[in-house]
Amino acid sequence: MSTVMIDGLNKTYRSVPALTNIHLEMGTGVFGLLGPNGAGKTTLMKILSTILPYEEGRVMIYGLDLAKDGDQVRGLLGYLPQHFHVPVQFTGREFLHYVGSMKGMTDHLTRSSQVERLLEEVNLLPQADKKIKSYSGGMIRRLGIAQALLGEPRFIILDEPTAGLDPSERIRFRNVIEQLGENHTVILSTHIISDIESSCGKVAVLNKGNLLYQGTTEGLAQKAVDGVWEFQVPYAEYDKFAKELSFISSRREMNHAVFRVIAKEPPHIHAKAVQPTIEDGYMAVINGVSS
Ligand SMILES: Nc1ncnc2c1ncn2[C@@H]1O[C@H](COP(=O)(O)OP(=O)(O)OP(=O)(O)O)[C@@H](O)[C@H]1O
Repeated sequence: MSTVMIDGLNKTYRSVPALTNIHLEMGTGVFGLLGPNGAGKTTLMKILSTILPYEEGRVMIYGLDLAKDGDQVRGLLGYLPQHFHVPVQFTGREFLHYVGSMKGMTDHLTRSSQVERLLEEVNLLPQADKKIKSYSGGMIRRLGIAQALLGEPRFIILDEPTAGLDPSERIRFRNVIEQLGENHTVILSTHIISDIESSCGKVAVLNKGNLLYQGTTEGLAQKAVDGVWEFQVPYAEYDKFAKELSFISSRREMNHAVFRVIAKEPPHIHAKAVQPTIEDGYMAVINGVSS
């Protein structure tokens, strides 16, 4: 069942298009939003979180019309913005109480029980009474999730939640997001394809304000099914090939460079066809060479 429906959405900044005729449907679970810089991801998330107006289109969130029922929609929302600023003199616990009060949770007992549960869920209980200025980037992001979840929202918007996290923080964070997806609608924008791979059932790809793909992660990988190839050359020849080729990735293996290329025909005499990944599908869609 769809919980969020976007129909013919258009947004411009001083007549420059940022989103063009977007049609999207989401349901319970984690929905990934992928796209290069300037694709329109943050613009879409700001619109969904009611902080940015739009010119055209219809957006329905849990049966409420965003254009008419903004106040009610806000009551369903939890939002972690891309740039999450926190008052660093607060402790984590104080900050969550402050946000809870701002969200209208005036009853201290109810607010306290949610704050304590969320601190535990995002694994911040041991540091809850430490000042935020002593927190790592990952801890601040986890606090960001906790503040987004205060008030038990049904629709959670996370703008690049794993940006700047180290690998162990990222894994911990993914676990929190996966659990949320069991009974919430979560939309998550990222540049990091492995976040999508592990957390998201469905995904959309935006580029220059246009929606290029929406569907399953497996379906995205299949967009590169026409040809993903790998071949190796002596490492000394890396620069020559790197200049000539349009490749998805390259890696060093001993004295060789291994190139990964999307092409209909084998790009090199020793090229071997390989199984497409989500990243291959994403690159094929963005570069307009998808099948
Ligand atoms: N306040 C603004 N005024 C004018 N143009 C804007 C504004 N905010 C965004 N834009 C433009 O709208 C387009 C979409 O930007 P947006 O920030 O939504 O992209 P994004 O996919 O979130 O990018 P990133 O991954 O870099 O955060 C870009 O061309 C951007 O320059």
